[in-house]
Amino acid sequence: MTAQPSTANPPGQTGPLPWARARAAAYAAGVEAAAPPVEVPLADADGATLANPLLTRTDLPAFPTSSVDGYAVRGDGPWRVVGRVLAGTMPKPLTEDGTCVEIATGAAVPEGTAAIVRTEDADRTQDGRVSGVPRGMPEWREPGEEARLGEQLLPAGTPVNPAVIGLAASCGYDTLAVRAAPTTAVLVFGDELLTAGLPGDGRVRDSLGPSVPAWLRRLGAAAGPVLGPVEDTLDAHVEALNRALTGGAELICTTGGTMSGPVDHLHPALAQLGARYLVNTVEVRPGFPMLLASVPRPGGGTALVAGLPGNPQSAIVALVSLVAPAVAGMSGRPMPPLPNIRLTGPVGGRGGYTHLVLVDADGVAVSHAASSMLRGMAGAVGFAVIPPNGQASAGDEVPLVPLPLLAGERP
Ligand SMILES: Nc1nc2c(c(=O)[nH]1)N[C@H]1C(S)=C(S)[C@@H](COP(=O)(O)OP(=O)(O)OC[C@H]3O[C@@H](n4cnc5c(N)ncnc54)[C@H](O)[C@@H]3O)O[C@H]1N2
Ligand code: MOO
Repeated sequence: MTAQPSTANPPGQTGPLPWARARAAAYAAGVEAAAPPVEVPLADADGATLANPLLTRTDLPAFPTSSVDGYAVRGDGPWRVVGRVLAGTMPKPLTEDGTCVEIATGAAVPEGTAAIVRTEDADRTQDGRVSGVPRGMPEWREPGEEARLGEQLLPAGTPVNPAVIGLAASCGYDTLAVRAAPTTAVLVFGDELLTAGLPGDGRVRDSLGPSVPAWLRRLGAAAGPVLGPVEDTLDAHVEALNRALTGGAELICTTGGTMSGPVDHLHPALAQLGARYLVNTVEVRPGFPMLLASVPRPGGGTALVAGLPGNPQSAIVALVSLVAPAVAGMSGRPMPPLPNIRLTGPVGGRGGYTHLVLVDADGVAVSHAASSMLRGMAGAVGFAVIPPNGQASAGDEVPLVPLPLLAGERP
């Protein structure tokens, strides 16, 4: 293997792209590649992204709604019971002072109601009338109290989660216009890779084939097939990429082969397929040979190809640096934010490169974090960002690129 990756750069890129510009380019490429919105039933929208702002279609609640079980009363008590109103029906107005209707939680409050006396605050007089004192606070929800007709509850680009689905249902939506999770495929390159058993005799276990789809799902993509290990020949690389392209993947992640060693065939394969580079090497350590390209699909259209370097930690650096913004763009979501983390120990820089350093929840750089290792990552929450020609001391707040972990998974 030689040190020089391909020199086929995007227009205007003469050397590795600064890390922040590479993220922005990946996001822009995702936005450009985004598929049109689709209309799906509410329950199928989980994990997709709102294509339009979520607007209320009526006042919420849509009618004055009792928040207690009790008696809706008019005038002074004791009150003669003239009926009952249950949730799901429309009541007649209360027209006469000294009358009431029994009312259930969730029922529409009759016009003419002055107050609601809770069941537990009500008594019956001997002649069957209701007496009691209403509490000071209103015992029903006014129309529009939660939201007014036409109000924007959520902007376009909001990830659809169970809370959003429930909210949309409460507003009366049957379907939602969403951008679906982008479809993906993973191609694993490397003849040295084993898919089962113990590493040894010059061979290592493929640690990316089983893990990258799970990271992709957590980034909001739909994980597709894993192809490989693909034989270390140019023909096999081209064939595998073609298989993923014809299989319909919108985003293809490859692992390994990003340099230009004797069996690193990614760049020649991309050239053969007529790829257009969007990012080709990044001023970041680890992971600098990462790339993103747009590749024509046989039969029309294009797919994005993200080249993740073979060193396992470098592959994940590329995933959070290029794939996360690309998936966000393809989904119509905003650029993934970088929250700050306060470091509790010093972290060195990497010369003119941005240094992405695995840190734990306490802001401590984890050990066993060489680019070939995954041990440190298993105890980390993300990568602290140390800018080019910088370093950080204990107490400094720096941006964090979070690992896309689900609730409860943060070590
Ligand atoms: N002379 C130089 N050599 C290298 C340089 C350099 O600057 N000069 N850069 C290094 C950097 S940085 C990286 S990152 C790697 C990237 O190389 P490739 O993307 O071409 O990856 P490979 O050569 O295929 O593999 C590198 C390394 O990773 C292991 N690997 C690959 N795939 C997997 C996998 N799926 N699971 C586990 N391990 C994997 C592979 O066995 C190699 O050890 O290049 C450096 N070289
Ligand atoms: O900088 Mo490479 O990406 O080993 O690790």
